[in-house]
Amino acid sequence: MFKKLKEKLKIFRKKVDEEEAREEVRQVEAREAKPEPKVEAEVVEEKRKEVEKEAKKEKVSLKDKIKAVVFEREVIIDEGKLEGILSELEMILLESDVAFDVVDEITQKLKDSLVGRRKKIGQKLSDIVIDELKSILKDILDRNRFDFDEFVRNVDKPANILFVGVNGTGKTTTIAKIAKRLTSQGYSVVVAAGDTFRAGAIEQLEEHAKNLGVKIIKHKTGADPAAVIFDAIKHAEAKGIDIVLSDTAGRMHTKKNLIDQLGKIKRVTKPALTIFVDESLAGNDAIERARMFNDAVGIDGSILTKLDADPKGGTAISISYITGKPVLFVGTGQSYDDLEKFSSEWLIGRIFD
Ligand SMILES: Nc1nc2c(ncn2[C@@H]2O[C@H](COP(=O)(O)OP(=O)(O)OP(=O)(O)O)[C@@H](O)[C@H]2O)c(=O)[nH]1
Repeated sequence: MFKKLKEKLKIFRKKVDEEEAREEVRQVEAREAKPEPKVEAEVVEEKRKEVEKEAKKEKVSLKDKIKAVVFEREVIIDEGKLEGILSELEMILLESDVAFDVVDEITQKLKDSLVGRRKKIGQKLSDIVIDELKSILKDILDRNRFDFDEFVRNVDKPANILFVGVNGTGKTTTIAKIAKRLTSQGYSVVVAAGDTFRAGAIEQLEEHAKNLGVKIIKHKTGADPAAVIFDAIKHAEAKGIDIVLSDTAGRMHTKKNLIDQLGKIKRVTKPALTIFVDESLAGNDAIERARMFNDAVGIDGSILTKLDADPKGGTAISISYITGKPVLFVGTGQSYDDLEKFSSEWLIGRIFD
């Protein structure tokens, strides 16, 4: 998870530190060779004299003493110095599947906040850049903060949660993971086999339902998915079940008739929450699909699967930015417990630990 992105950020830090160390040595050497111009360094000049006096007394190298003087001063971070650093960071983020618009906002914000900032000599520029990057990421991710547990607690029951997305991204497995999570929190759950299109989809959900001990409502392959989900809601109402988790057939976002069918499912079954599921690995394709599903049918949030198999991880940063809707969970493996609640703290903790 995030392996490549983490490595790249580590190398980035190291490079910034090394360049900074070289720059400081250059400055010290330049100062030794040519004393500070008086106009710029009245205070430094005073200190230098003190230092020279002391150095003579203590036989400490003049170079070290002057270094100490230099270290007590601050430098202003200028645009020139930042330019190379920011373009390197930009590349790292783009290569890690962070969408262009997000990278653009991050680098612009870094520039706005860092250019002109004073830093003590000796304080690492890489620390300053990374701390600021964390705070910008947090700000971006928190724009669409959403607490799924709180939602479930407060929603009118039974609540229908509809899962949509393209084929094979892990939608059905994710429904099973959510069912496990909800039942272990004490909620009652029924699953609706709304993927009536793919051969084997009903059996797949049935298998999960059996493993988890939850009821499944199903019709035959080829049946109207809206009718299946409608029946599941009726069943939940009759039996006092809290949550209906509704599967739908995976469909390409470009297939208008299938997307229109989702519109019908939504109209008939009035989900309290429509969740778009896609795989983190799909990178910018997943972002584009999320945007199109959101435009066409309206989503309330996303779940990203297979983060365990994605060394880049930028999709998790971009998807809520692009859709304006939160990421609720991420899938981190194939077993029922491999589901983690998403938050800015979770993501930042994973990338920068
Ligand atoms: N490594 C990993 N694999 C996952 C994760 N979530 C799902 N999978 C696997 O992805 C594959 C596809 O999952 P499904 O749940 O069948 O996908 P689907 O989206 O329902 O497929 P359609 O019915 O075609 O839409 C399965 O082998 C799952 O075990 C995850 O978080 N990590």
